[in-house]
Amino acid sequence: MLLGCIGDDFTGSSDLANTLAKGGMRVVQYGGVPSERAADDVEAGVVALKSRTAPVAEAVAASLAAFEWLERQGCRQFLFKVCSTFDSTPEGNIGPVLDALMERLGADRALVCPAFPATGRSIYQGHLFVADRLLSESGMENHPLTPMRDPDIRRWLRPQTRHAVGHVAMRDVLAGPDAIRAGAEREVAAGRPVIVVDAIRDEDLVSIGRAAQDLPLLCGGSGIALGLPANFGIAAGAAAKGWSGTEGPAAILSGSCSVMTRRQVERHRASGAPALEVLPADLASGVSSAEAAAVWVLGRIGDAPLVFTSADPETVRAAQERFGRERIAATIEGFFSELARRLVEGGVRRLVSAGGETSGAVMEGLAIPALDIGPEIAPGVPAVRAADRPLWLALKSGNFGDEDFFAKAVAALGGETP
Ligand SMILES: Nc1ncnc2c1ncn2[C@@H]1O[C@H](COP(=O)(O)OP(=O)(O)OP(=O)(O)O)[C@@H](O)[C@H]1O
Ligand SMILES: O=C(O)[C@@H](O)C(=O)CO
Repeated sequence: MLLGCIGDDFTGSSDLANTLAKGGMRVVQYGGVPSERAADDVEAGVVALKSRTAPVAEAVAASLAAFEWLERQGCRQFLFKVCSTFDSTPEGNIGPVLDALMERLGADRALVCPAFPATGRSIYQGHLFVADRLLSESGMENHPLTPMRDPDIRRWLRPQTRHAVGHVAMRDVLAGPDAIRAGAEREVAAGRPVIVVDAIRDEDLVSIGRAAQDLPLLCGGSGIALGLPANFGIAAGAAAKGWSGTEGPAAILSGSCSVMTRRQVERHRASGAPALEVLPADLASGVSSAEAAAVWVLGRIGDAPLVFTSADPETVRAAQERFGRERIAATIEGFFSELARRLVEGGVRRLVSAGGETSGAVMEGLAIPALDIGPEIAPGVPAVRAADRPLWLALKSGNFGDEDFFAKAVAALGGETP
């Protein structure tokens, strides 16, 4: 294995795996830290964790365990995959995990760049934009678990890390890999080893990747991986062979409350497909349950039924005030986890899941050890296939895909070319 990746959630991990596979690498996404060795032909391993919103100490411990396994597989370069909207809180978990990885590697620097231009995420002068809005005005300020209220990534990172935060600005990035390397050197010399790097185009990310050829540690969205396969002498298009879909029963689960997911839910309902809204209060009181929702889905299985808790910010806030943020998240994720298990036991073969935490709950519920990576359905979302059973999945990050993503994903898992 050449490149070792640690993903802080499951959809983000498949986003990264997609980029590396498109870059020609043979990639496997692991559901948590594997207990066995990787197959010899794997070039990039992505260990997917559910650590983005875990307590700091748990996130650090899980990330170090992933790191140690990847190091044992022979990796010498490591990528910590975080969200392209830098989802985190003043406590973590990006900074604490980076600190721990730097210490374990003895790394004197880490480049940090969440930019993902294909989905509108760019960084300019240290500020993160989603399309033409600052991060803090993009809808992410209302995120249920990690509300992002400051678009300055340097300032956001500062309280999370025990290192000083540096910056390589666009002027150096435009000047190419040598200037990026020199900019990073300057920041390290000035005592600022956690270095945010600007990027607004794919070309910028490729330059950052080239500049990072000899660095042990990178941190970012999937964009930061764009230039990495070439560093290992791997050319785009070499991998992703032998993919086929299934026409088996399909279902869609959505716990994401992101702006785009809510539009996708609306579109799917408007198309006439069956849709079941599950209210957190009903889960808490026992009026709704995974068992009942599974019966509902399996009774409509030919029509790609959708089960969702996705709700607008006001509704989410009210539910959190009533039940508590952690408790409600745990209730909803427990629901999706059990529902996924029941659906697959009931014969579902194509499963689309919207939301990182939701997808993590689904994957943990199914205990899938590894995923093979198939074709891209939308930027950042590949079709994937469970390595150990006949099950095809799409794990969609909250804001990814266009409005008819659900129908597209079901078709793509059915083998249609996306
Ligand atoms: N109706 C609701 N009321 C309160 N909280 C909810 C509701 N529906 C979902 N949630 C919570 O919102 C969170 C959504 O997170 P999730 O990561 O699944 O989606 P996302 O943040 O949009 O996706 P991503 O992380 O990929 O951007 C979950 O923790 C879920 O429990
Ligand atoms: O980087 C992104 O935006 C996604 O891969 C993700 O991690 C969202 O959960």
